Amino acid sequence: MTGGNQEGDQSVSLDLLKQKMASFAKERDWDQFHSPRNLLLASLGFYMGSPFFHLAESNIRNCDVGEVGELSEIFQWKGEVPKGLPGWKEDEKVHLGEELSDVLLYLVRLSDICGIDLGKAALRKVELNAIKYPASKTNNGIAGSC
Ligand SMILES: Nc1ccn([C@H]2C[C@H](O)[C@@H](COP(=O)(O)OP(=O)(O)OP(=O)(O)O)O2)c(=O)n1
Repeated sequence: MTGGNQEGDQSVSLDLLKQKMASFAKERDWDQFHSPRNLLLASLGFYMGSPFFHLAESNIRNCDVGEVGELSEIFQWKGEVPKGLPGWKEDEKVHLGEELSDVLLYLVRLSDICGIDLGKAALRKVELNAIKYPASKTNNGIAGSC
């Protein structure tokens, strides 16, 4: 595959997602709703009567659960889930991909609206994590412990 970062390519950049979300909002005149607070509530939830309305399935409804809540619902009551999700139906995996994407897309949009370069910030954080938790000093099998 050639060209890089178009639909169907193997890798998708945060920048492409940022541009797509910006176009999506602009085409619908939804920039007015994409404030930092609204985007945070849309991703995390904690609806408390915010004036954040959006169109969905031809209805106007409140933003309530939040995408992280919707993501959590998929795992709710399942107990520990083995890596690779053995036994999950294909449509369950597709649904999981959709909810993960909603969380990512709102974070990308929130970062953009706040003027944060999410890719650079995340890369810097990975480096900070490595300094905070040196591999040489980490106890085997105990996550987050040095
Ligand atoms: N004001 C809005 C509304 C939606 N979206 C985009 C970002 C998310 O990727 C997706 C969220 O849409 P819904 O709120 O309809 O959530 P779901 O797709 O999860 O639908 P449902 O909650 O019915 O399962 O659409 C957006 O950018 N701005």
